[in-house]
Amino acid sequence: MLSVKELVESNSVRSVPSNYISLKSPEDSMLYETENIPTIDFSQLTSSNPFDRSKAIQQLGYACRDWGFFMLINHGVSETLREKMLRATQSFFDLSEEEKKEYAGEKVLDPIRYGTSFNVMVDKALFWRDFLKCHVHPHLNVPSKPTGFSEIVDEYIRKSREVVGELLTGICGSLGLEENYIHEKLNVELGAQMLIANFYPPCPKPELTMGLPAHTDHGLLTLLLQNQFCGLQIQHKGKWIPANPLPNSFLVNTGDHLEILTNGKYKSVLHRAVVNTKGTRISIATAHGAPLDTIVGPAPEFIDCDNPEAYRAIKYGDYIQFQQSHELHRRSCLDRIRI
Ligand SMILES: O=C(O)CCC(=O)C(=O)O
Ligand SMILES: [Fe+2]
Repeated sequence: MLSVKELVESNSVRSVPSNYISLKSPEDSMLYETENIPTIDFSQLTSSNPFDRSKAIQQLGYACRDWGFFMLINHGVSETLREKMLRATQSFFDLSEEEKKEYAGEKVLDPIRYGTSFNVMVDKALFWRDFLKCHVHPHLNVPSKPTGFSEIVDEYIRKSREVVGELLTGICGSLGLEENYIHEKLNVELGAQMLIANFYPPCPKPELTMGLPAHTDHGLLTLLLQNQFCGLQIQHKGKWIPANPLPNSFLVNTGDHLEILTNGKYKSVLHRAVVNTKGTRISIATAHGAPLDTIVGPAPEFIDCDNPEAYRAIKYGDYIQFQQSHELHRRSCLDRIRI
């Protein structure tokens, strides 16, 4: 299977090949730019001033409950490291196809997997995207090429884990739980962390295809870094909104397992990635969750007569396996475990 990068480079494509065409309905193509995604100031969330901290926790609760997405500023991950990570990702995709194919895993849960589209075994139309997925925690699995790649990834994923650790603490506060409740209940210290590097080459007719179709993310939280090209759109109150993050910020979204754990109080929100004519868009997501063998279900704190258990408990690894083996088709994989 040709990668999109190869397709674009080999044949100076002037149109979108028919197997990449996925047409959107008119409602699906409408974009609403009026509403702003909430911003969370990480330095206030971790402040020693109780007033600042409690205000930031409140804002975080609002962002998770009403949006499922927020921009994170003043997070302490240096611009140098973020730039290094983006450049290293570009260098990985710049390897020859032969070198990259060494990492073309066969199974969806392989520790390292390079590929194209979403899952070519099930995709009805192909997506304008190449990807590299690595299970980076509790064991670091990263391609040994290009030189220096694994060291940069290691530094980046450690930093992102620190940020997510603090966010989960704040989220517990916003839910009225002990601040280490999620860490302990889901053994987050030994939890699964996945790195998903998305590579979307320029496309001659972006409206005819998709980078990544609408989906929700597995796990508790996803942290997203991107290069200068925007392309993420999120669904809010039934409308698609472009997510154009502030300079130097991360986009963060709540994942399916936070929705399951909170019995639906915090929602995992549909989002998708579109492509553009101007240049290659790179986005790097790190997904943070429980260890893969943990069974995650709604926590008793969120279940009562008015809020009966809304999801079946499922092993995190089985959930990912299920999500990655099926077509992404506008619905959240959560629908499959809703009671
Ligand atoms: O490229 C993007 O902005 C979105 C990527 C994404 O949603 C994912 O990797 O799960
Ligand atoms: Fe996603």
